[in-house]
Order: sequence, then structure tokens, then C-alpha cells
Amino acid sequence: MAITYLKRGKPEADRAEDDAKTAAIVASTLKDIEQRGDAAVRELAVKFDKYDRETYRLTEAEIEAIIAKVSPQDLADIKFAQEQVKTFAQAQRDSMLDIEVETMPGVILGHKNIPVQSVGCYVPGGKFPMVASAHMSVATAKVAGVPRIVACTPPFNGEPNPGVIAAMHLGGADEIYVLGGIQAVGAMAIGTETIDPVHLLVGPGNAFVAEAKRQLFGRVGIDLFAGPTETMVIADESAADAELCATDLLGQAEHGYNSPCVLLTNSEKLARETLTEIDRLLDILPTAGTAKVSWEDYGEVIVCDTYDEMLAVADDIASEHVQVMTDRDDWFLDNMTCYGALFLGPRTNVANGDKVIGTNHTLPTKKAGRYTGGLWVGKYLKTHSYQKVTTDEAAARIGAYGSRLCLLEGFVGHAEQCNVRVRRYGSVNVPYGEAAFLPEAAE
Ligand SMILES: NC(=O)c1ccc[n+]([C@@H]2O[C@H](COP(=O)([O-])OP(=O)(O)OC[C@H]3O[C@@H](n4cnc5c(N)ncnc54)[C@H](O)[C@@H]3O)[C@@H](O)[C@H]2O)c1
Ligand SMILES: [Zn+2]
Repeated sequence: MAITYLKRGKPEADRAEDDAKTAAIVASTLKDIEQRGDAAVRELAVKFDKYDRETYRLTEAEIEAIIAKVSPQDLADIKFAQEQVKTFAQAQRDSMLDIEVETMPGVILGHKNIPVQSVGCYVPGGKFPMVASAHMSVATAKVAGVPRIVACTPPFNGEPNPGVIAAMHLGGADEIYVLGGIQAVGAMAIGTETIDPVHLLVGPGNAFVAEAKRQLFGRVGIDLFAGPTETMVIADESAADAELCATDLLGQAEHGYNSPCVLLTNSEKLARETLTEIDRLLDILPTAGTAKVSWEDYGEVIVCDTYDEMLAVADDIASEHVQVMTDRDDWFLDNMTCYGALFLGPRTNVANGDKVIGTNHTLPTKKAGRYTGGLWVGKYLKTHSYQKVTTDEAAARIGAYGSRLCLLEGFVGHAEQCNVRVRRYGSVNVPYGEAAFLPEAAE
């Protein structure tokens, strides 16, 4: 049993310290938005995005004018991507059934899936205008049947990004605000003089956005903890080479300065060749400015002896994206339990998943893959149960059990809810505060 690190990222303690600093900034900023509403939002937009407007909501005329700047090819590509996302989301929606069952004669139990009534979709746009994030959150909310869809994105190079605004509008956004960061998610969740608060926040973002959503959870729902992108490549010599591994690692490292990328392999040769290839690519990649920092601070290369070890390490890291290129990709699909999404085989890649293939790219980071998958149509639906007792016999029978089980816990008032029904529908005279027994109860 041997697991060797050829390269390690920042120690956990340093990562925790970064998180604590972010959490403190977010807490004080949210408090400011809570106390001063629109005035605080505007100050923050000016401070962080140098963007000053009377109101940050785009009018219909502005939306039309902005979309007119998008080329026909780009518009067609956006529509194609949204079709893929909506097709898969609709198939997932169709798999979620309302149910109603009779669990014993006269006892009917059911659940209904009800759309969240208003949602705030955050579409990142600090470093890159993330057009695709609009498909993932807005178009999917539409498939779910959410009646009010609010969308926010920061200005890009000082103005609303046409591709992002087009994708929000085509996806079905009812209100579009050009706001980013903590001020965007804070305003949508808390509400201001001009923005009605939403019930659920969704969408990815940088560390500030992800932490703000985390702190706002409870006041509103959130989809999941979807912070700075992470990627893992699981590769062996049979299916991958250094070019594929290095390209797949750097392809996500360019997102920002803090994107972990991990190579997990059973081949020291492939690991060393990938390290060399990454150095070569970092010299020519135009976005190396960020990718290099992420790679230096958060890149890891781990060599294991066996596939079982690779599986255990992969589940422990629970990376957001996991690209698998081995002689047993389906074995990883069958056995991995903690991850955001799997990308299986050398023909598949994360960037297609990010932009177009149809699965949702908003995925769990920082080990959240241990308890949730990514954003999907089901995150916009609330599953509510209901029950009906439809016969006198059932009311008496379930009531007798209920009465005794309430008294087992000392709940006399609860028991009496049951007793009154046993008396009324079962014609059994249960004295107030005592346990109910039906003639048949000794079964
Ligand atoms: N987990 C996922 O599913 C997923 C998917 C796509 C993207 N992402 C991540 O989304 C992120 C996008 O980040 P981004 O920064 O480019 O765009 P962003 O839109 O998330 O953040 C930009 C905003 O951050 C705020 N900000 C910047 N510096 C700040 C500071 N010092 N203090 C307070 N606020 C500040 C500003 O208000 C700005 O509007 C990346 O980290 C990327 O990896 C994650
Ligand atoms: Zn990406």
C-alpha cells in the first residue's frame, strides 16, 4: 500500500485561514446590505466593479439593445447549449413523480413536487463572462416551473456582457440585474427597497459568492456550496498520456487563483511526464497568469500502487470534476461515491460539460460532494408530503396506535387528538388522557 505525492498544494491550515478571512468580509458586507439596502448595494457595486447606476435592473429596452450586439452564430450556439441543458433537465424532471399510496386500508399517503416560487440565479462574471452558468441556473429553473426567476451577473469590462444577458433572457429570466459578488446574492436574498427577496439562491461563484450563499442559508434556501472550481484527473497509461492529463488539469486551473487540480495515477512515468507537459503548456497558455498560480498553490500529483487506492483517495478528495481515463472507467462509475460529476473516458471532457453537453455545470466544491450532487431540476422542486384517513376503521385503528405511542413519550395533548377520533369513529370510550385500546388491538 503506497500513496506518494510528487507535488503537494497549500497545507490545509493555510486554506482554512483563507476561508476565515473570506467569511469575515462576507459577514460584515451582508450586515451592511441588511441595514442600508440599495445604498449599500450601490456603494459595493462601485467599489468592486466600478459600476454606478441609479438602479441595477436592466429595462426591457436595454435588454433588447444588449442582445442585438450578439452575433447570429453566438446566439445560435447559446440556443443549442440551452436545448441540451433543457432536454436533460426535462428527462430528470420526468423521473420525479408525485406519488400517492394506500399503506393500509383507508390510510392514504402521498407527496407532491412543488416548484420553489422565486429563485435568484447568480451568474459569475468577474474574470470571465460565464454565459453557460445562465443556462445552468435560469433555463433549468424554467424547466422546473419556477414562476419568478431573478438573475444577477457583474459587469464585465465595465458593462453588461451581451452573451450572458442573452443567455439569461433566452433561458427565461424575469428580472435581470447587473450586480456581482456579495452585493448580488445579498440583495436577492435579503431584499432591498427595489428588489423583492427570493426564496432560493442558486449558481456558482468565487469564494465570496459561495461563502455569502452559505451564510444566507436558512434565511433562504441555497442549491449547494459551489465555489472555486476543482478538478481531478484519474488516469493510467492504458487510456491517457501527458498531453491529455496536462490539458485537462490546466483547463480548469485557469478559472481563478484558487482552483485545485489533482492528478491521480498509478503510473509514476505518466505523473512525471504530465508535470513536464504542464510546465511546457504554462509557457504558452494565454491564461497562464491565473492557471499558474492555481497550479503552484493547489496543484497535486498523487501516485498510487493500486486502483483501490486511487478510488479511496478520489472519494476522500471528493473533487468537483473528476475526469477518468483508465482501463476501467465504468468500475469508477460503479464504485465512486463522493464527487461533483464524472467525465468518463478520453473522448469526454470537463469543458464540454461546462459549456454544452447538457449536464449541469454547477457542482459541489470543498468536499460538498460527500453530501450532495450538483444543481439540477430537482433542487428547484420541494417535495411535500400529505396524508388522508378515509374510513372510520382506519381512523380508529391508526388512532389507537397513535394514542399509545403519544403517551409513551408523555404527550397527553397529542394523545387526545387521537383519542377523540377513536371515540368518534371507533365508538370506543377512551377516558381523557388515557391510552386507547380497540377490541382488536391485542393482535
Ligand atoms: N463550483 C461550480 O460549479 C463553478 C462553476 C463555474 C464557476 N465556478 C467558479 O466561479 C468563480 C467565478 O469567479 P469570478 O471572481 O470570476 O466571478 P464572480 O462573479 O463569482 O465574482 C465577481 C465578484 O466578486 C466580488 N469581489 C471581487 N473581489 C472581492 C473582494 N476582495 N471582496 C469582496 N468581493 C469581491 C465583486 O463584487 C465581483 O462582482 C470561479 O472561482 C470559478 O471557479 C464554480
Ligand atoms: Zn470550468
